[in-house]
Amino acid sequence: MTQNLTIARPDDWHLHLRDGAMLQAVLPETARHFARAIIMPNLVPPVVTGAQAVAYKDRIIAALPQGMCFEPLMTLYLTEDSDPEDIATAHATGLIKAVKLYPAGATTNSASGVADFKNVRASLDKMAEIGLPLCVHGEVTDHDIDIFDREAIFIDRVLDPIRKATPGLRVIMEHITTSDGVAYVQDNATDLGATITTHHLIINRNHLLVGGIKPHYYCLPVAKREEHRLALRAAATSGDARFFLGTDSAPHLDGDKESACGCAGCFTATNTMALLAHVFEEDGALDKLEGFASRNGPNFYGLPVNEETITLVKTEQTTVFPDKIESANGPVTVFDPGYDVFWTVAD
Ligand SMILES: NC(=O)N[C@@H](CC(=O)O)C(=O)O
Ligand SMILES: [Zn+2]
Ligand SMILES: [Zn+2]
Repeated sequence: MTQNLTIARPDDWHLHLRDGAMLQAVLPETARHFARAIIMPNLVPPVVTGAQAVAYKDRIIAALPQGMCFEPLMTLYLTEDSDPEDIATAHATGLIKAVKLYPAGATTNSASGVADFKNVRASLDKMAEIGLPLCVHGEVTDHDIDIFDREAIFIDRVLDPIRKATPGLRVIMEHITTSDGVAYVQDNATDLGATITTHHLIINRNHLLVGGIKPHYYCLPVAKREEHRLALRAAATSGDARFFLGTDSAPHLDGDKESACGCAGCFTATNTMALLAHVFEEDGALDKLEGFASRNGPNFYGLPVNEETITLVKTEQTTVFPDKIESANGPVTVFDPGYDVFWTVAD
């Protein structure tokens, strides 16, 4: 028996497309199912200025295979030297949809991020004034803070003070991984949303560490205890419009992940929608998938919901996803949920 579910075409509100050969390899994986994505600016060097964002957007569009339709929603990387006027201009022309805050040293390519939050005050005030949202990688980087506690402590020590000091600033907590992140969103009625990744709905820290270390399950923020995964599942499937999909699909070459100092990031673009259908069905919430993947994000960002649709199909055959995709520089492993999935996206 097959089962069909047609939903508005989804968008990805947190995506790493990289550049060059990697961009070429991963872009079709997203464009196949998603209409738009918020493009993370953590290239080396980062996308800091409006001019850099224009150039990066052009490279993305040039890499799109013929016949595919996809709109990159650009972001700027916030640094202590960011120019509030440049940010405002890039917003006014419609080029950028958000600015991204990386605490310095928190994650992949975050060296140019913010160390002293006083030095981004003018940019944050400008963003609140013009209604430009801030996307946040929410982890503190203090050596004495355990990596599993870094999100919860960031909320208290950094995020809440920033929000109180910047009334009207719209904030998206990216890739939340804890019940603390869920609760912070739930307790704050306005101006706050959160993205949740596909992989954090599926794995907890045991998947990463028990029975041998699994480099392809290593990402930041790192997967937490099971109780946190369950809190994320409950939030994603609840229908609460403040929670929406940001896959954080973050490709690295296999050689860079299967390494003595492996890179953080899970590559989920290829199978995200099928995995989400599995997850939402498992939680008896298939009727909430469209909100999570296709409606809540555009509503938060003030953009129209896509008019096109995609159809998810469940069959009795196990869906076979590629283990890896190939880039000109080597393979990239596709996220493996560790169980059989029967959903697929119809062509
Ligand atoms: N999520 C990750 O583990 N990695 C991301 C960076 C990020 O989103 O923090 C990357 O760029 O590889
Ligand atoms: Zn991040
Ligand atoms: Zn990311």
